[in-house]
Amino acid sequence: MKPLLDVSRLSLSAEGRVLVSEISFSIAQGQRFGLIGESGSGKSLTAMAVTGLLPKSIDAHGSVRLNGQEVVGTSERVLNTMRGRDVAVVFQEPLTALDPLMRLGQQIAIPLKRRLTREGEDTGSAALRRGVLELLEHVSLPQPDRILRAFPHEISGGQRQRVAIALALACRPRLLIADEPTTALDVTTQAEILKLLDRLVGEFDMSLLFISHDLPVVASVVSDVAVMQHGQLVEEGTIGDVFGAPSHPYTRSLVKAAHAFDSYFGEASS
Ligand SMILES: Nc1ncnc2c1ncn2[C@@H]1O[C@H](COP(=O)(O)OP(=O)(O)OP(=O)(O)O)[C@@H](O)[C@H]1O
Repeated sequence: MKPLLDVSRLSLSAEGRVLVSEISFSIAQGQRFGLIGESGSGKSLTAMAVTGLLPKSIDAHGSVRLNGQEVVGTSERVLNTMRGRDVAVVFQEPLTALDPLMRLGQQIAIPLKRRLTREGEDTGSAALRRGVLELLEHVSLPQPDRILRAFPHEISGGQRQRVAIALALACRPRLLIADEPTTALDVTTQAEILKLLDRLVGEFDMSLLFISHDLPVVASVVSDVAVMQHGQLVEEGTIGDVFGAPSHPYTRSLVKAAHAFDSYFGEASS
């Protein structure tokens, strides 16, 4: 079976500076794949290349095929039909995805209406309201009636990330990209959002590209992982293989740091 996402020898550069160098990986339908690496290693640029959202200043070479369609060099018109249907993104900072001046219910209704139109379903105001409330329930937001009418600044950071996830889900994408979705949140909220993503990816039968610099976080959600350093993909495999027997020095240092953290807290709590 063809993979849902096939990234092949993708290179990204700006003003002659290579930022991502000939990386290749693929994600099958339903697979959960993690991209891990230090800050500046090229993870977010890779995600942008997958969605066709690269800034104009970045040159892309190689191939990104999403659901059989080439993304690199493709027109904005084609990319627009793919966004939402094939791929949606949850960003680190939920406010990037939210309009500060629009009620949350109205914001979620926009991608929902687009999908219902695509699927030939009812897009009347009662159907939209029902659909928005359902999405808010899917992401386990309390008092969905209140959230519907609230503005982004009237709810907490964790709740905003749940709304951003509802926005992505409204599109029913085949591939969900989560780019450091918990980094801006406190530890307890982080764990809740990870659990939520884990549940929803299964429930909606999506593939997941999960981006993080945090090894334990990645290991808790995905089955396979690729490690990036300085724009290159240095190691790839199942979570068990890569973190159980890391072969690249950078991966070894990540695993060592995670173990040191564990044993510090193990000793501190004993
Ligand atoms: N628009 C741009 N123009 C030029 N260089 C850029 C641009 N966007 C990012 N870069 C550079 O590309 C490199 C990779 O950036 P990227 O944001 O993909 O890293 P990252 O691994 O996602 O890091 P972080 O975890 O901090 O988000 C960095 O050196 C960054 O400074």
